[in-house]
Amino acid sequence: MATHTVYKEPAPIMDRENPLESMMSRFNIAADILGLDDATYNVLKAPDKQVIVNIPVTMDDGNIRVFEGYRVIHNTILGPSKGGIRYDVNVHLDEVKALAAWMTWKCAVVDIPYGGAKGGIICDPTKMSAGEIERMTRGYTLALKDIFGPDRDIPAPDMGTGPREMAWLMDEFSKTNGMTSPAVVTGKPLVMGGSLGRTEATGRGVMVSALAALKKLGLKPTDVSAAIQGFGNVGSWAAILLHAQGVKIKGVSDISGAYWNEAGINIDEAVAYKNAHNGRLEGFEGATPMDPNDLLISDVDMIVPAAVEDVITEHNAHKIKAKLIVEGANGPTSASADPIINEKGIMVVPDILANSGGVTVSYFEWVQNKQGFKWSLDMVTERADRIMSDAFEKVYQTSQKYKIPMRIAAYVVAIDKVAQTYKFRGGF
Ligand SMILES: NC(=O)C1=CN([C@@H]2O[C@H](COP(=O)(O)OP(=O)(O)OC[C@H]3O[C@@H](n4cnc5c(N)ncnc54)[C@H](O)[C@@H]3O)[C@@H](O)[C@H]2O)C=CC1
Ligand SMILES: O=C(O)CCC(=O)C(=O)O
Repeated sequence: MATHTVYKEPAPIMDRENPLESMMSRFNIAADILGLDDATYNVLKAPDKQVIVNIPVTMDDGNIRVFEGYRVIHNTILGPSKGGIRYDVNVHLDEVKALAAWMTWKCAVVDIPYGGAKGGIICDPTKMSAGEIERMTRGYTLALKDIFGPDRDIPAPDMGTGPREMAWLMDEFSKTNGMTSPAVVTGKPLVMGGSLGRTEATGRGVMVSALAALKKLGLKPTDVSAAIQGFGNVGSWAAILLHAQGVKIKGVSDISGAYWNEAGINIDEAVAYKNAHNGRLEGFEGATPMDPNDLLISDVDMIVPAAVEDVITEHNAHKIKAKLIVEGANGPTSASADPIINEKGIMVVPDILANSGGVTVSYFEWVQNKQGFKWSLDMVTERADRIMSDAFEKVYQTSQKYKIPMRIAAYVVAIDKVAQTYKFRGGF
């Protein structure tokens, strides 16, 4: 019989800028601009619900490891809560709270009928077998079976998760409830109710909003160079689609390092290399390794942070040379960098707008599951692009009206919609 050592992953210490504080400081500015009443402010400043779960998992060596997982429901006034699940060693409750609130604002910006939520498990999926990840995902789903539901809370992929994990989640939830429930989760494999276009949706939204911003700046995509941080789902699809529009991608990075080619990186080759090398760019010969700290301050017209939070801070913002920042990641810019970026006149397409293409197509997937009818890729793409373009224009016009940066304008649009809904629904 195996000796069972019960090992619990230590909760990480927040030794970086706190994304929750960054979210709150922007929320406060937007709330002041709108003259938000105290009751609505107090309801929105904290999550509706925070659940912490312990997930015991039998590891391949027979030992039992206990993982800590979270699901935070920020707000559901606009509809069932929606938001991804992150598997990462740096998952932190404050981070999940910030990510959940960003989901509320994001869904409101693109005007889809969802509230905001986010989940995460402190773990390193790169050091776990598929079997261990499956048992952990099923344990997380069971622990949250009363939270999740097609009309309650609908998870999706985020960093470290993808269609595979969503399939396990759907299966576990369905078995537990004695009925097949595809609409309980989005980002599923195509064969089991996933939507055409969901895989590339976030990167595509980044491309659509980048093109809209370049137009406002009077720049043609074919005259523009870019650097992209993160080469996972969002970063690699943003690279593929921006490259296809004629943007010269000079720099890309992932957890293994950063890579530069002054003449422009062949993105198809980089993606093929990554796919053949366990999702990493390490060893890619189509570009030269560079210091990852230099990527976002390199000499390009546009930067696309598409990895983690707080990579643009008061320490590097003054060195940014780009005219445009399009935020593929959630929370890549800490609040301390905002005044510096604004002072430099850099245009920012903020996360809650730029990366909202993902949740938009997740919404389409949920609608298709509920309809029991599959949409064509053209239908998905055309509708998602229109939603992204309309949301961009609304945020842009709001920024012009109040003479505020696009980031605060996006919060104003979102909080206004949520606050108006509270006024109609009442209840407090
Ligand atoms: N997947 C989705 O549909 C959506 C994702 N997002 C956000 O986009 C960001 C990226 O998510 P995904 O692409 O889904 O994750 P992913 O797990 O597919 O890829 C993450 C990428 O970032 C790289 N990375 C991690 N730490 C890094 C660092 N310190 N420096 C440079 N690269 C680093 C990884 O090597 C990998 O290439 C996250 O902030 C996520 O919340 C936002 C909206 C939707
Ligand atoms: O696709 C979704 O439902 C949510 C994706 C997500 O977590 C995000 O937009 O940050």
